[in-house]
Amino acid sequence: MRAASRSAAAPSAARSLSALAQAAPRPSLKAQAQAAAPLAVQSRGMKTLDFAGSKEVVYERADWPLEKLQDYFKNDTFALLGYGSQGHGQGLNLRDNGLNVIVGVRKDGHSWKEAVADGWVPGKNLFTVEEAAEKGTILMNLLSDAAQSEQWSNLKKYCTKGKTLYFSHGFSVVYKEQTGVIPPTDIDVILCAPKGSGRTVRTQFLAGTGINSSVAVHQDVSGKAMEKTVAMGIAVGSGYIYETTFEKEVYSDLYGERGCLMGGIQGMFKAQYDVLRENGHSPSEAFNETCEEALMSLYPLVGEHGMDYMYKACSTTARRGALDWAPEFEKANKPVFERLYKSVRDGTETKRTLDFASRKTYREDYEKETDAIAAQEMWRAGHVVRGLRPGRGGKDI
Ligand SMILES: NC(=O)C1=CN([C@@H]2O[C@H](COP(=O)(O)OP(=O)(O)OC[C@H]3O[C@@H](n4cnc5c(N)ncnc54)[C@H](OP(=O)(O)O)[C@@H]3O)[C@@H](O)[C@H]2O)C=CC1
Ligand SMILES: CC[C@](O)(C(C)=O)C(=O)O
Ligand SMILES: [Mg+2]
Ligand SMILES: [Mg+2]
Repeated sequence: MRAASRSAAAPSAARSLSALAQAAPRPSLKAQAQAAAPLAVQSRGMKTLDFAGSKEVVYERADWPLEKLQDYFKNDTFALLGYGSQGHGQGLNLRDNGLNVIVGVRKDGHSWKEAVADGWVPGKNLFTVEEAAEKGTILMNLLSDAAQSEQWSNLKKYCTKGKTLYFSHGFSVVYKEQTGVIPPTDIDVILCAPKGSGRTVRTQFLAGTGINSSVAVHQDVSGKAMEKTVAMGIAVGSGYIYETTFEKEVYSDLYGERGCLMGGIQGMFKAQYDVLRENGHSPSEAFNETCEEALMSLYPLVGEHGMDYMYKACSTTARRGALDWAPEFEKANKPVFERLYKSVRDGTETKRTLDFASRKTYREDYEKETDAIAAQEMWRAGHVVRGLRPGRGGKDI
């Protein structure tokens, strides 16, 4: 029954990478030359692709049709420990894929209520963290990174021979001096890290597309750990998967989210908006010229076709200025990125995360700071602008 809902929601006929590459219009000569180069060599479901001169292995969903996934995991129980953004996305996708999945969270906490709202049933497929860890054969550690450390002394006794320990971040294992998470040596320890929010892990699965994820193996006791990791990556909703290591994943992830993905973008938007306001521009003009046009018009073009395409879709005037100023921004930002990478590598960012997110009041404390962003004039103006988008009837959603 669950399997049927998956086939309706997310057809397994995923577009292949090469089909995707051909589908995207690439007008430049450079792009045409790249498209003409041999793209892929396929062997046993894995491909070696040329990423701008570096050869890398990728895995695709097309190689793991639903029936094969269901057969592969027919004797497994996925114990999803934690029900935050990733627990929600990965858990519902596993469930819709017809796999045997249970959720483990703190009884009557925030996540427990969310899980009940998503249709998990107490006593049937919703348990406490310990109960789920005991029942599961594949323990998916999707607690917050701080809670993974705090809960490790309770959880490690359930990591028994024959089970698999799964993470979506290299954090706990790589920063073991700080987290104390040292898995027993007789189990497979694997990672699949979706490169996007758990919310889009879910929405892209429902749309029939799929998020990109990275995979890595920390311990291969079964001799099949990489195959299992790739299968899990597809089962949780990935469209394509690339290989990494626990170390590389956590360093790049902590760096990226503090940089261009989240911290950097807020800082850059805010600086541009503030200068416009200091020079007498209205909030709506400052917001439109900083955020709305970026997010609704230009960045989607970059996402679909690349930066050069977006440049070519803008005026010759804009192109001249952007080409001239991009190196200035690069120069100004590079030292900040260097400092950030160092702070990730030396464990400073890990310490800060563990200290903050292990507070009993972590939810309210984060809420205060994100509410303060929402209260900035820029985002209050954004709230009004979003309500003006056609079809929203004057309301932000
Ligand atoms: N968010 C994302 O999209 C991505 C996350 N990841 C990784 O996935 C993992 C999960 O992240 P995410 O889904 O964001 O979840 P969060 O970091 O938001 O963690 C939330 C979960 O941890 C539980 N939790 C927090 N503190 C405790 C505690 N002291 N004891 C027991 N449970 C606790 C919460 O339960 P309660 O409600 O009861 O507090 C909740 O279920 C992390 O390793 C993260 O780095 C990877 C890729 C993207
Ligand atoms: C960018 C933030 C992220 O790394 C993610 C959604 O990939 C996270 O930790 O949530
Ligand atoms: Mg992250
Ligand atoms: Mg990430």
